Amino acid sequence: MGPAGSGKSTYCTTIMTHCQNIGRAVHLVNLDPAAEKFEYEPSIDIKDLISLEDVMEELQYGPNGGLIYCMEFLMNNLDWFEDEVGAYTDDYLIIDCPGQIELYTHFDIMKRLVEALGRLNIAICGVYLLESQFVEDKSKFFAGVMSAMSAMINLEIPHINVMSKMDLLPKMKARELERYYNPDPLLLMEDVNAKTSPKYHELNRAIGQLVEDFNMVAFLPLNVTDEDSITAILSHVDNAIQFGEDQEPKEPEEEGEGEMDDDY
Ligand SMILES: Nc1nc2c(ncn2[C@@H]2O[C@H](COP(=O)(O)OP(=O)(O)OP(=O)(O)O)[C@@H](O)[C@H]2O)c(=O)[nH]1
Repeated sequence: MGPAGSGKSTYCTTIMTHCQNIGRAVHLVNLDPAAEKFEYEPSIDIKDLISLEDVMEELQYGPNGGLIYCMEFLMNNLDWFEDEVGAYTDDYLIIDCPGQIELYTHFDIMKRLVEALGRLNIAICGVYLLESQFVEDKSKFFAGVMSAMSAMINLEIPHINVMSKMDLLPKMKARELERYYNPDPLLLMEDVNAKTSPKYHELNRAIGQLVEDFNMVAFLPLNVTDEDSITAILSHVDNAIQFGEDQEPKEPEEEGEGEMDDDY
Protein backbone atom coordinates (compact mmCIF):
# COMPACT_ATOMS: atom_id res chain seq x y z
CA MET A 1 0.00 0.00 0.00
CA GLY A 2 1.02 3.61 -0.26
CA PRO A 3 0.41 6.87 -2.10
CA ALA A 4 0.57 7.10 -5.89
CA GLY A 5 4.12 6.69 -7.15
CA SER A 6 5.52 5.65 -3.77
CA GLY A 7 7.11 2.57 -5.36
CA LYS A 8 4.53 -0.16 -4.68
CA SER A 9 4.96 -1.97 -7.99
CA THR A 10 8.74 -1.68 -7.77
CA TYR A 11 8.58 -3.12 -4.25
CA CYS A 12 6.47 -6.04 -5.54
CA THR A 13 8.90 -6.71 -8.40
CA THR A 14 11.90 -6.49 -6.08
CA ILE A 15 10.42 -8.94 -3.58
CA MET A 16 9.21 -11.25 -6.36
CA THR A 17 12.74 -11.41 -7.82
CA HIS A 18 14.28 -11.95 -4.41
CA CYS A 19 11.83 -14.73 -3.50
CA GLN A 20 12.36 -16.47 -6.81
CA ASN A 21 16.14 -16.29 -6.30
CA ILE A 22 15.86 -17.98 -2.93
CA GLY A 23 13.43 -20.59 -4.28
CA ARG A 24 10.31 -19.42 -2.49
CA ALA A 25 6.90 -19.96 -4.10
CA VAL A 26 5.54 -16.50 -4.71
CA HIS A 27 2.69 -14.99 -6.74
CA LEU A 28 1.78 -11.46 -7.69
CA VAL A 29 -1.80 -10.26 -7.16
CA ASN A 30 -2.74 -7.07 -8.93
CA LEU A 31 -5.54 -5.08 -7.34
CA ASP A 32 -4.98 -1.92 -9.35
CA PRO A 33 -7.64 -1.78 -12.10
CA ALA A 34 -5.56 0.89 -13.85
CA ALA A 35 -2.25 -1.00 -13.89
CA GLU A 36 -0.84 -1.48 -17.35
CA LYS A 37 2.64 -2.93 -17.40
CA PHE A 38 3.93 -5.70 -15.19
CA GLU A 39 7.42 -7.05 -14.90
CA TYR A 40 5.87 -10.27 -13.57
CA GLU A 41 2.58 -11.52 -14.93
CA PRO A 42 0.07 -11.42 -12.04
CA SER A 43 -1.39 -14.79 -11.03
CA ILE A 44 -4.53 -12.93 -9.96
CA ASP A 45 -5.53 -9.72 -11.69
CA ILE A 46 -8.50 -7.48 -10.85
CA LYS A 47 -8.51 -6.52 -14.53
CA ASP A 48 -9.91 -9.97 -15.29
CA LEU A 49 -12.94 -8.80 -13.29
CA ILE A 50 -13.08 -5.10 -14.11
CA SER A 51 -10.81 -2.46 -15.60
CA LEU A 52 -10.70 1.26 -14.95
CA GLU A 53 -10.54 1.93 -18.66
CA ASP A 54 -13.87 0.18 -19.27
CA VAL A 55 -15.54 1.95 -16.35
CA MET A 56 -14.35 5.36 -17.51
CA GLU A 57 -15.47 4.69 -21.04
CA GLU A 58 -18.83 3.10 -20.32
CA LEU A 59 -19.92 5.08 -17.27
CA GLN A 60 -18.15 8.35 -18.07
CA TYR A 61 -16.40 8.37 -14.69
CA GLY A 62 -13.16 10.23 -14.02
CA PRO A 63 -10.08 8.29 -12.82
CA ASN A 64 -10.72 8.66 -9.08
CA GLY A 65 -14.46 7.97 -9.13
CA GLY A 66 -13.79 5.14 -11.58
CA LEU A 67 -11.22 3.57 -9.26
CA ILE A 68 -13.61 3.64 -6.32
CA TYR A 69 -16.32 2.16 -8.55
CA CYS A 70 -13.94 -0.70 -9.52
CA MET A 71 -13.05 -1.39 -5.89
CA GLU A 72 -16.72 -1.36 -4.87
CA PHE A 73 -17.38 -3.75 -7.75
CA LEU A 74 -14.69 -6.02 -6.35
CA MET A 75 -16.36 -5.84 -2.94
CA ASN A 76 -19.63 -6.92 -4.53
CA ASN A 77 -17.82 -9.82 -6.18
CA LEU A 78 -15.70 -11.00 -3.31
CA ASP A 79 -16.58 -14.60 -4.18
CA TRP A 80 -14.50 -14.09 -7.37
CA PHE A 81 -11.55 -12.87 -5.27
CA GLU A 82 -11.92 -15.66 -2.75
CA ASP A 83 -12.06 -18.29 -5.52
CA GLU A 84 -8.93 -16.86 -7.14
CA VAL A 85 -6.97 -16.59 -3.90
CA GLY A 86 -8.25 -19.98 -2.73
CA ALA A 87 -5.96 -21.63 -5.30
CA TYR A 88 -2.86 -20.27 -3.56
CA THR A 89 -3.55 -20.58 0.15
CA ASP A 90 -0.20 -22.31 0.81
CA ASP A 91 1.89 -19.77 -1.06
CA TYR A 92 3.27 -16.31 -0.53
CA LEU A 93 1.12 -13.71 -2.30
CA ILE A 94 2.25 -10.16 -2.88
CA ILE A 95 -0.75 -7.91 -3.37
CA ASP A 96 -0.11 -4.70 -5.28
CA CYS A 97 -2.76 -2.16 -4.28
CA PRO A 98 -3.92 1.04 -5.97
CA GLY A 99 -2.36 4.34 -4.92
CA GLN A 100 -5.50 6.30 -4.00
CA ILE A 101 -4.79 7.20 -0.43
CA GLU A 102 -8.46 7.44 0.55
CA LEU A 103 -8.71 3.66 0.13
CA TYR A 104 -6.59 3.24 3.26
CA THR A 105 -7.80 6.23 5.22
CA HIS A 106 -11.53 6.77 4.83
CA PHE A 107 -13.11 3.91 2.89
CA ASP A 108 -13.57 0.47 4.39
CA ILE A 109 -12.70 -1.32 1.14
CA MET A 110 -9.26 -2.53 2.25
CA LYS A 111 -10.67 -3.58 5.59
CA ARG A 112 -13.28 -5.74 3.85
CA LEU A 113 -10.58 -7.23 1.66
CA VAL A 114 -8.53 -8.09 4.73
CA GLU A 115 -11.61 -9.77 6.22
CA ALA A 116 -12.03 -11.81 3.02
CA LEU A 117 -8.41 -13.00 3.30
CA GLY A 118 -9.05 -13.81 6.95
CA ARG A 119 -11.99 -16.03 5.96
CA LEU A 120 -9.53 -18.00 3.82
CA ASN A 121 -7.18 -18.29 6.82
CA ILE A 122 -4.51 -16.34 5.01
CA ALA A 123 -2.04 -14.67 7.35
CA ILE A 124 -1.47 -11.05 6.35
CA CYS A 125 1.13 -8.36 6.75
CA GLY A 126 0.37 -4.82 5.60
CA VAL A 127 3.32 -3.05 3.97
CA TYR A 128 2.97 0.71 3.59
CA LEU A 129 5.43 2.63 1.44
CA LEU A 130 6.52 6.23 1.75
CA GLU A 131 9.09 7.82 -0.56
CA SER A 132 12.36 8.77 1.09
CA GLN A 133 12.36 12.17 -0.62
CA PHE A 134 9.60 13.22 1.75
CA VAL A 135 12.22 13.64 4.45
CA GLU A 136 13.41 16.72 2.61
CA ASP A 137 10.08 18.43 3.29
CA LYS A 138 9.05 17.73 6.84
CA SER A 139 5.41 18.75 6.38
CA LYS A 140 5.13 16.12 3.64
CA PHE A 141 6.95 13.62 5.79
CA PHE A 142 4.50 14.19 8.62
CA ALA A 143 1.54 13.91 6.28
CA GLY A 144 3.03 10.56 5.18
CA VAL A 145 3.52 9.41 8.78
CA MET A 146 -0.11 10.30 9.51
CA SER A 147 -1.42 8.40 6.49
CA ALA A 148 0.70 5.35 7.39
CA MET A 149 -0.69 5.57 10.91
CA SER A 150 -4.21 5.89 9.59
CA ALA A 151 -3.78 2.71 7.51
CA MET A 152 -2.40 0.88 10.56
CA ILE A 153 -5.30 1.96 12.75
CA ASN A 154 -7.96 1.22 10.14
CA LEU A 155 -6.73 -2.19 9.07
CA GLU A 156 -5.64 -3.59 12.44
CA ILE A 157 -3.28 -6.14 10.90
CA PRO A 158 0.43 -6.86 11.46
CA HIS A 159 2.08 -4.06 9.57
CA ILE A 160 5.44 -2.62 8.55
CA ASN A 161 6.26 0.74 6.97
CA VAL A 162 8.93 1.00 4.31
CA MET A 163 10.86 4.07 3.26
CA SER A 164 11.27 3.52 -0.47
CA LYS A 165 13.68 4.88 -3.09
CA MET A 166 16.57 5.18 -0.65
CA ASP A 167 19.00 5.34 -3.58
CA LEU A 168 17.55 8.77 -4.44
CA LEU A 169 18.10 10.29 -1.02
CA PRO A 170 21.17 12.52 -0.70
CA LYS A 171 23.74 11.06 1.70
CA MET A 172 22.78 11.65 5.31
CA LYS A 173 24.44 10.79 8.57
CA ALA A 174 23.06 7.62 10.19
CA ARG A 175 22.04 9.60 13.27
CA GLU A 176 20.08 12.07 11.16
CA LEU A 177 18.35 9.24 9.27
CA GLU A 178 17.37 7.61 12.54
CA ARG A 179 15.16 10.63 13.29
CA TYR A 180 13.07 9.64 10.28
CA TYR A 181 13.13 5.87 10.68
CA ASN A 182 11.75 6.35 14.18
CA PRO A 183 10.06 9.72 13.78
CA ASP A 184 10.68 12.02 16.72
CA PRO A 185 7.68 14.31 16.19
CA LEU A 186 8.55 16.98 18.68
CA LEU A 187 12.07 17.41 17.33
CA LEU A 188 10.82 17.60 13.75
CA MET A 189 8.10 20.08 14.69
CA GLU A 190 10.76 22.71 15.28
CA ASP A 191 11.66 22.57 11.57
CA VAL A 192 8.02 22.62 10.47
CA ASN A 193 7.30 25.59 12.71
CA ALA A 194 10.17 27.53 11.17
CA LYS A 195 8.37 27.33 7.83
CA THR A 196 4.77 27.91 8.91
CA SER A 197 2.97 30.95 10.26
CA PRO A 198 2.89 31.11 14.10
CA LYS A 199 -0.89 30.77 13.95
CA TYR A 200 -0.37 27.12 12.94
CA HIS A 201 2.23 26.27 15.58
CA GLU A 202 -0.35 25.01 18.07
CA LEU A 203 -1.83 22.78 15.36
CA ASN A 204 1.67 21.51 14.44
CA ARG A 205 2.28 20.74 18.09
CA ALA A 206 -1.02 18.86 18.39
CA ILE A 207 -0.23 16.77 15.30
CA GLY A 208 3.26 16.00 16.65
CA GLN A 209 1.76 15.01 19.98
CA LEU A 210 -0.75 12.75 18.24
CA VAL A 211 2.04 10.92 16.39
CA GLU A 212 3.99 10.64 19.64
CA ASP A 213 1.00 9.40 21.64
CA PHE A 214 0.23 6.63 19.19
CA ASN A 215 3.97 5.89 18.89
CA MET A 216 3.42 3.19 16.31
CA VAL A 217 5.03 4.38 13.05
CA ALA A 218 8.60 3.36 12.24
CA PHE A 219 10.21 2.84 8.84
CA LEU A 220 12.54 0.26 7.34
CA PRO A 221 14.70 1.56 4.50
CA LEU A 222 14.42 -0.10 1.09
CA ASN A 223 17.24 0.32 -1.36
CA VAL A 224 16.40 -1.88 -4.33
CA THR A 225 20.09 -2.15 -5.22
CA ASP A 226 21.04 -3.37 -1.76
CA GLU A 227 20.27 -7.03 -1.14
CA ASP A 228 20.67 -6.60 2.64
CA SER A 229 17.84 -4.09 2.84
CA ILE A 230 15.56 -6.40 0.83
CA THR A 231 16.41 -9.38 3.04
CA ALA A 232 15.79 -7.29 6.17
CA ILE A 233 12.35 -6.20 4.96
CA LEU A 234 11.31 -9.71 3.97
CA SER A 235 12.38 -10.99 7.35
CA HIS A 236 10.32 -8.30 9.12
CA VAL A 237 7.32 -9.23 6.97
CA ASP A 238 7.78 -12.91 7.89
CA ASN A 239 8.02 -12.04 11.58
CA ALA A 240 4.92 -9.84 11.38
CA ILE A 241 2.98 -12.64 9.67
CA GLN A 242 4.17 -15.12 12.30
CA PHE A 243 3.20 -12.67 15.05
CA GLY A 244 -0.28 -12.34 13.50
CA GLU A 245 -0.68 -16.12 13.39
CA ASP A 246 0.39 -16.44 17.03
CA GLN A 247 -2.26 -13.87 17.99
CA GLU A 248 -5.10 -15.72 16.21
CA PRO A 249 -7.81 -16.70 18.69
CA LYS A 250 -7.51 -20.41 19.40
CA GLU A 251 -10.38 -22.83 18.74
CA PRO A 252 -12.44 -23.23 21.93
CA GLU A 253 -11.28 -26.28 23.84
CA GLU A 254 -13.49 -29.35 24.25
CA GLU A 255 -15.63 -29.28 27.37
CA GLY A 256 -13.68 -30.45 30.39
CA GLU A 257 -10.31 -29.94 28.69
CA GLY A 258 -8.07 -27.38 30.30
CA GLU A 259 -10.79 -26.15 32.68
CA MET A 260 -9.52 -23.93 35.45
CA ASP A 261 -10.12 -25.22 38.96
CA ASP A 262 -12.29 -23.15 41.29
CA ASP A 263 -9.34 -21.93 43.33
CA TYR A 264 -7.80 -20.17 40.35
N1 LIG B 1 15.44 5.37 -8.27
C1 LIG B 1 14.38 4.68 -7.86
N2 LIG B 1 13.23 4.82 -8.52
C2 LIG B 1 12.18 4.11 -8.08
C3 LIG B 1 12.26 3.22 -6.97
N3 LIG B 1 11.03 2.68 -6.77
C4 LIG B 1 10.23 3.20 -7.71
N4 LIG B 1 10.90 4.06 -8.51
C5 LIG B 1 10.36 4.83 -9.65
O1 LIG B 1 9.25 5.59 -9.16
C6 LIG B 1 8.18 5.57 -10.12
C7 LIG B 1 6.93 5.01 -9.46
O2 LIG B 1 7.21 3.69 -9.06
P1 LIG B 1 6.10 2.56 -9.00
O3 LIG B 1 6.75 1.33 -8.47
O4 LIG B 1 5.38 2.46 -10.30
O5 LIG B 1 5.14 3.21 -7.93
P2 LIG B 1 3.64 2.81 -7.55
O6 LIG B 1 3.47 3.17 -6.11
O7 LIG B 1 3.37 1.39 -7.92
O8 LIG B 1 2.82 3.80 -8.47
P3 LIG B 1 1.22 3.83 -8.72
O9 LIG B 1 0.81 2.40 -9.03
O10 LIG B 1 1.08 4.77 -9.86
O11 LIG B 1 0.60 4.33 -7.47
C8 LIG B 1 8.67 4.74 -11.28
O12 LIG B 1 9.19 5.62 -12.26
C9 LIG B 1 9.78 3.88 -10.69
O13 LIG B 1 10.77 3.53 -11.63
C10 LIG B 1 13.52 3.09 -6.30
O14 LIG B 1 13.69 2.37 -5.32
N5 LIG B 1 14.54 3.85 -6.79
